[in-house]
Amino acid sequence: MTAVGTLVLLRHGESTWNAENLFTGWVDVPLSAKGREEVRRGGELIRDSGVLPDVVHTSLLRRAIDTANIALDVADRHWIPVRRDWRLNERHYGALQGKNKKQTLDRYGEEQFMLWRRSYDTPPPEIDPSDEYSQEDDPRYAGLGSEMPRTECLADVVARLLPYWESSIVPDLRAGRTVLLAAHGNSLRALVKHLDGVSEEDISGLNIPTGIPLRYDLDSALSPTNPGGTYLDPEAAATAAASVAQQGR
Ligand SMILES: O=C(O)[C@@H](CO)OP(=O)(O)O
Repeated sequence: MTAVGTLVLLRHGESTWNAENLFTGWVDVPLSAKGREEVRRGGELIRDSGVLPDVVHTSLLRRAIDTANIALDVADRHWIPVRRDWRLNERHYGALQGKNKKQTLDRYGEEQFMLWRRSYDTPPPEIDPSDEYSQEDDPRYAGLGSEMPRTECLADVVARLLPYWESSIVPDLRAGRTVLLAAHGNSLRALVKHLDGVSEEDISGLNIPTGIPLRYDLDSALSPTNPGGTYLDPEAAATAAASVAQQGR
């Protein structure tokens, strides 16, 4: 079947907390200098591949927003319409937000650490609303009411992301637009699970590198004609995904 829609997934560049090896989740940290450089390169890859976005969707977090702005500026597509939604946010990491990954691994052991980090349905403990890294009183989430998470597992992310996929991104694809989706390691893992029909077991082994565009060509049933997608720089993506898998060690 020929492709009817093109989707470009872009995980934000390295953030300051990625660099410090801290669980981040909904904490709104900026890109590091290295992260800004990564997404400039991501913009060059988009420009040089000729897959030019017509519309961009981002989370409400500055590392994704800045990533989209920088990459689109480099690709000379800074003028396209933008939509933002909390449903594209990183997974809420609960009480682990702000904690060091290595110290967490050392304290709780490999099995518990990986259960929290990569199992499909085991969320970390809930964050206390008075915790310095809670988003409970953040005005950008004021309208969420009972949907405001205090922790999430990947299954929770799939459940809150898919309504936005269906209501906002699919219509853009069906209208023939090339869509750039600038988001996060775990919200993109949730979408890749859906697109490629990855099992709950296998998704734990999938890691998405920062700043490297991942292109999906979708048929009329929105199934990828290139299963697994195509990284615009496959060699760099393989090396970087392996290093994401090693975080905490
Ligand atoms: O800390 C986080 O929010 C995420 C992404 O950086 O980390 P992990 O890859 O461990 O799920």
